[in-house]
Amino acid sequence: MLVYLTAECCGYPISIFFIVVNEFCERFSYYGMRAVLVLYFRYFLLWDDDLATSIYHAFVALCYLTPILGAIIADSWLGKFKTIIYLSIVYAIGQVTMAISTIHDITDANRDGTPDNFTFHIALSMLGLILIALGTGGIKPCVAAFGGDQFQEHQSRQLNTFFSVFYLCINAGSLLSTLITPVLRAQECGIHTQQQCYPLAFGVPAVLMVISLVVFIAGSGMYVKTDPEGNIMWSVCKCIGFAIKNRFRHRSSSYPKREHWMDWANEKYDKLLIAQIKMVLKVLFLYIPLPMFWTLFDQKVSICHFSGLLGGLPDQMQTVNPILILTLVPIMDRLIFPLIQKCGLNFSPLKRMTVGMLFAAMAFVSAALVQIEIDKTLPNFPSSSESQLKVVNTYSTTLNVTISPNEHLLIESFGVQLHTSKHTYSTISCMFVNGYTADLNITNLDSIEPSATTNYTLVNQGKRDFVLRHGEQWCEFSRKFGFGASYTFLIPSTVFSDDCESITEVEDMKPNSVHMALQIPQYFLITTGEVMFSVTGLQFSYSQAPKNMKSVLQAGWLCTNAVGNIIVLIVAELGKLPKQWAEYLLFASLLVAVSIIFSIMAYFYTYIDPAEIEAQVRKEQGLEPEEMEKETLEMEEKDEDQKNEQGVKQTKI
Ligand SMILES: N[C@@H](Cc1ccc(O)cc1)C(=O)NCC(=O)O
Repeated sequence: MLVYLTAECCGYPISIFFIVVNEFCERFSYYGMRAVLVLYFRYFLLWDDDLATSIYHAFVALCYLTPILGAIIADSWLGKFKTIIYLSIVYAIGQVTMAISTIHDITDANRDGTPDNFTFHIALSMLGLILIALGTGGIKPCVAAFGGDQFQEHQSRQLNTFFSVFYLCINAGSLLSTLITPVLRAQECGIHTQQQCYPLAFGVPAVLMVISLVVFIAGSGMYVKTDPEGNIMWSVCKCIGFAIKNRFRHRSSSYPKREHWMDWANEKYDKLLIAQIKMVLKVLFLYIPLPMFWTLFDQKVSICHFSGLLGGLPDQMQTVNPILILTLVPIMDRLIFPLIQKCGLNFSPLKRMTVGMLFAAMAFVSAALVQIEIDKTLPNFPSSSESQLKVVNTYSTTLNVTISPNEHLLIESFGVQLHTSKHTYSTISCMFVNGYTADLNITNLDSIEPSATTNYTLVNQGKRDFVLRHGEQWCEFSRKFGFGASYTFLIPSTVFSDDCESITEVEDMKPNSVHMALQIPQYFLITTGEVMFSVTGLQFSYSQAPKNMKSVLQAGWLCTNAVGNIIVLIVAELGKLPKQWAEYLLFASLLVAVSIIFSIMAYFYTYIDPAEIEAQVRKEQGLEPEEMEKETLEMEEKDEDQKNEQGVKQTKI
């Protein structure tokens, strides 16, 4: 048996350092670019909101579909090392193309600060995005699997830690870039005119991608590299196709049953290949319910935007997830999991993933509870069979208003009555009602004619000052506004004589009384779920894959995320439940149901050591002792060459 003793530090292969730094830079590049992408679409290309978000989602979906391509290239053709290098070059070219597409001066011939040829910028940025999607998705299943390949059998503990550190690096990169790139965009730059600095915001991620590639190449001499054993994916497809055909050819009950349907390929295909396909299919079958987790996870971002709870903070909320990951991964790894183990409980990977799903479901229950609280603070909106009428009394005494045939309102002088009735007509509410005898000018608003109203105007939360003017006369007043509130100001004819004192304020909608801290439990729950589910899934996909299909199984794992994203898009198209909290509860219940199904499937799953099974099949095939000896000698020679090439120490035990 051959064992590599690669250069080590604290029990870890040194080559790992290059891989995690590479991942950090790559994720910085990816998330940094993503953080300013929609802003670029909206304010540089001047696309509307719908187009900008559609193209953004299409890009993200493409990034999750390309891992299949990368895995096939790596496992069937180039090997992981070369695939990572070539696709990283494609990725870096994509990032540079994207950065160039954001330089407005390239087509700004009239120097007015806006590009003259939008087609050029759109074409270049779309080309950049396609290259980025190909690169980021393509290398994704290879980098994690290549990292795993650096460890030897006796380093299983370090291998698990590696996947946690790998996840930490992903989130450290995403955290820093999400903080930095929007700040870079806010700078001003340009050759002819100074504009928002998109070239810098996209240029820095491009530089980080180049650094990522350089770091990966720098570690070249230290990696354990395994070459693909021929076009494995093609062999897998042919073998599965033959098994299905053969099974149908022998469907009569006179043929004895075989233990597994893949055994119908025994006549033509190598037992080892069949055993490897069985291992992969078993895991892929287990993955069928998993997209539901990602469906909830990917909606999490919209939870924090609900009902204007956060006002203008969604951008900052993007950093909450990576911050929590950076805190929770070490706590789980160093404290919670060892503690559970000490209690004598077997918290196996599939159990962890099930618990992770339950945490995500709890996050949605928590979101539903908060939503119910928010709903209590909202006014009663008219239903589809009702309309709302607002009557403002600017007359000097109380008025009796009758709405035919028999509905009555009593409105005090300078009072407002909001009235909901079936099948009446609706009126538009207002922000300022001018009861003064002449036109009025109010700061930041158009002038209002007598007895006219303004539209609702959005103002920032906090204390705001208003100045009212008519010719030489003026007065000012201040009011404090709460998030989500809505007010109407009634201006009487005496407004200037009493220095704005007589302005009446009517609260149409109460400010949000639900504190935004109530969102913290949701974020905490969903991120705890992510740590248990996603980090474990990454490790599990590597450990249960046969040696020659590690990238393929990583791609299968990433595919669960892609399907989850697609479900989110379908759900968004299909429409929503009338009550938001009911929708959250529906998703939570679906995930609980899915996690129950998954736990049953997991119960019947037997953990395997792929290397052991492969050795056993070889033995059964009679490769031992002579042929295995021969294979071992061949491997020895190959490894000796590698050792000379890379300075890797090699020992035979
Ligand atoms: N936790 C995610 C990254 C992330 C960052 C910021 C957000 O608002 C949401 C998610 C993660 O680790 N994803 C895995 C990956 O490979 O990117």
